[in-house]
Amino acid sequence: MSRNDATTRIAQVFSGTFAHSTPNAALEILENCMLGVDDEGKIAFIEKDPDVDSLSKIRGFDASEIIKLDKYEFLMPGMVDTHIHASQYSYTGTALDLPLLEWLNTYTFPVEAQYKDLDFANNIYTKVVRRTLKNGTTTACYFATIHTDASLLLGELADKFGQRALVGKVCMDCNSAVPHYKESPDECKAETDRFIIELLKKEYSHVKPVVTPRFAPSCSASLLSELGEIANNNNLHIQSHISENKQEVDIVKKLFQDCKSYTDVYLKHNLLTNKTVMAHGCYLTDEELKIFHERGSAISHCPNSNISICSGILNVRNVLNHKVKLGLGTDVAGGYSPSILDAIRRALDTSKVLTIQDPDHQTLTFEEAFRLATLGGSEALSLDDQIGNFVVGKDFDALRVNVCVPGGPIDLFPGEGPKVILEKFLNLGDDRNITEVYVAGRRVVPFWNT
Ligand SMILES: Nc1nc2[nH]cnc2c(=O)[nH]1
Ligand SMILES: [Zn+2]
Repeated sequence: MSRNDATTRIAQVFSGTFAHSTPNAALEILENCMLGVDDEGKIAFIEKDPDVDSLSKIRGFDASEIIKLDKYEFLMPGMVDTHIHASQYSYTGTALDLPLLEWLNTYTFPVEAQYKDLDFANNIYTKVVRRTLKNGTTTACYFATIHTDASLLLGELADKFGQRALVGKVCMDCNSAVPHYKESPDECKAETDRFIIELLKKEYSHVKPVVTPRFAPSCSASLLSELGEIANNNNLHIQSHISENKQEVDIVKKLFQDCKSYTDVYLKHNLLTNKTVMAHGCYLTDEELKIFHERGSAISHCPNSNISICSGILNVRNVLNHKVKLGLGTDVAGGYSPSILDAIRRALDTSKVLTIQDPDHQTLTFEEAFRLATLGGSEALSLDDQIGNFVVGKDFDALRVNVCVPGGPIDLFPGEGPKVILEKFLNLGDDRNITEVYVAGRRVVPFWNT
């Protein structure tokens, strides 16, 4: 496999074991493999059992510069967090004692209101970008707050630290519980336009805007329509929440009586496109899942959050059977962990709970959870033409994993091969095992300035 483009120079070559997913295989392990990255950060070739001398001549690289992974190391694709509230990072790991709507009114809205203050925003946004990168999130789909300048700052920080990101200025014109945290419909439209124009003007290579109605209960019908129009006119991504909690679903039924379902609310306002990702979806009916499939819209499964604030249990198997695009999300701070490794574990736990309730339920495998965290996430964000797995021509977004770091959380025993090593990393590993992180060929972890 190689990129047939003689003009690009090979910038880096790795040799060793690579683990990734394909549409046909949840897990493919490539041993004794060599992967070349060109000077544009794209995967230039992947060769199994290569003849190093001839490959280095053909591809024009120096064999002495090959980065050789050792026996307990492997490369895997960078992980994709399809739903994370950067603005809620300060209270991650706390405030998990209330259900969604009270949780929003008591903890979330008062904190988010503070992002008018750019120094406050800078501190937290710097920390969340660094923390997630260190934990292997090469792509994050962020909710910020209603504040345009702080949301632009989040984009600037993602670019500075080299994280691939979709950044959403939150839109909401209804908030009776915390009335100072909302915008008028006109202000919201004008500020959304300004946010999109300003962010696109920066021409960041890997940071783009995403149109972000908070969720149906926070938005008037006319605002939802405006946002649908903005997204469609500019071919932008869209993100929101759907059917996370039963009380929320009941409220939406009352607020939007002319709509057949929660899904129909977004459909009617042109917010379900093939660049839409909706968080949660715990209470979506099969009929609604069919609409997601037809529209090419995606769901972000946020199992830590769903359990932590007692929202519900998403039946991932049913979503996959409906061929709806699906990725994993941390949903910080409804979810208490900023790590997608945690999301993998919670997704497996959630699936096992469903199996306990119904032994005929087909439990998610660790390989499938691995795919959701990587290729699935890239599909959910409609970025699978650029990232998600090791395919020639895609950007090199990757993690270098070492399961035997000194003082690390994993013990290995004789005879354990690459599949067991990956499984141990997914279940037991943490950021100590993620020794390097690459986004579009650039090494972004370890950080250059620490
Ligand atoms: N988990 C979660 N659900 C929401 N629904 C609307 N806003 C939010 C939020 O901030 N977090
Ligand atoms: Zn959320």
